Amino acid sequence: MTDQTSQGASGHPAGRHAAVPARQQVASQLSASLPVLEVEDLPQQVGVPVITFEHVTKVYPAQPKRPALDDISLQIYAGEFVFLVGHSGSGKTTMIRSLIREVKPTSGRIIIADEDLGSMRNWRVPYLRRNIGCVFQDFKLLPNKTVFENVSFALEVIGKSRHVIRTQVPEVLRLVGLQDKLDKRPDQLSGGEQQRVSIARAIVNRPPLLICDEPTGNLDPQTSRGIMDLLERINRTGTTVLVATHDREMVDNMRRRVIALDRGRLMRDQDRGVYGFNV
Ligand SMILES: Nc1ncnc2c1ncn2[C@@H]1O[C@H](COP(=O)(O)OP(=O)(O)OP(=O)(O)O)[C@@H](O)[C@H]1O
Repeated sequence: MTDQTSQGASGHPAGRHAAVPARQQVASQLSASLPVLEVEDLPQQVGVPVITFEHVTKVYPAQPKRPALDDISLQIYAGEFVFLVGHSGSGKTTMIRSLIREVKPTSGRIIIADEDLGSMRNWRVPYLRRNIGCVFQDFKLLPNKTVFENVSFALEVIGKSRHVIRTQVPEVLRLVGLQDKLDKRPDQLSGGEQQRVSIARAIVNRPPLLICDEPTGNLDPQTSRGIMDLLERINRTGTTVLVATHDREMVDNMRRRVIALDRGRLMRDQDRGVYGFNV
């Protein structure tokens, strides 16, 4: 059941303008170079949503009596930073995979920027995925390629010219603070550095939407804060960011919109929300 008790008529919680607790500042020259929009408040939830779920249910054949997603309806607008939280098995990864059409809903509709994924022709799916940057817990880097090659590969496979690659790859690696590691292979990098490579790869084509599944799951708390700081700064450039996470401290500190799932159901949707589960 969606928690409507804290929501105003606009769908915002009563505490929308509550003071935001001071966040621990993390030295982060890497993201300081990103252009930052002057956004004083949460993005306006107006215009065409970037993501719309309309009564989405997903039942995997292996678990016919237990929907992974159960009648989910929600909208995410351009420029929002949204946390997706919930216990293990609550449906977060299924929701994220359904956004790139790796998973098709059993019923209901998913619309990305005006396009219904249900009626999208298969040949259009790669174009959908070009517009959605993806970051995963396990980085998914190519082990035998250098940092530069891991990022440039993402542009090569979509046919970008060598000129574009030579311009955009160093720029994005500077953005994530890895300009001195271009020639390193993943096994020569720390976990946090590897995750920054995967973020660079996800945003090098400047997608309007960035989705991250447990991006800090393998990282220590301080490195995690650096990664979240980077994601927040990417968000301030106008990119919509959706982060599935178990990281309670991060969610509680950042006070962004929180969508909470429980056994596939939408339990809570709250601006400036908290993690909110007891375990
Ligand atoms: N390919 C699959 N086939 C069958 N059942 C699946 C499949 N993928 C997920 N499930 C089931 O769907 C439910 C939701 O799983 P999902 O991975 O989306 O949850 P999650 O919230 O991402 O969990 P975690 O936090 O552990 O990653 C679980 O009951 C899971 O066992």
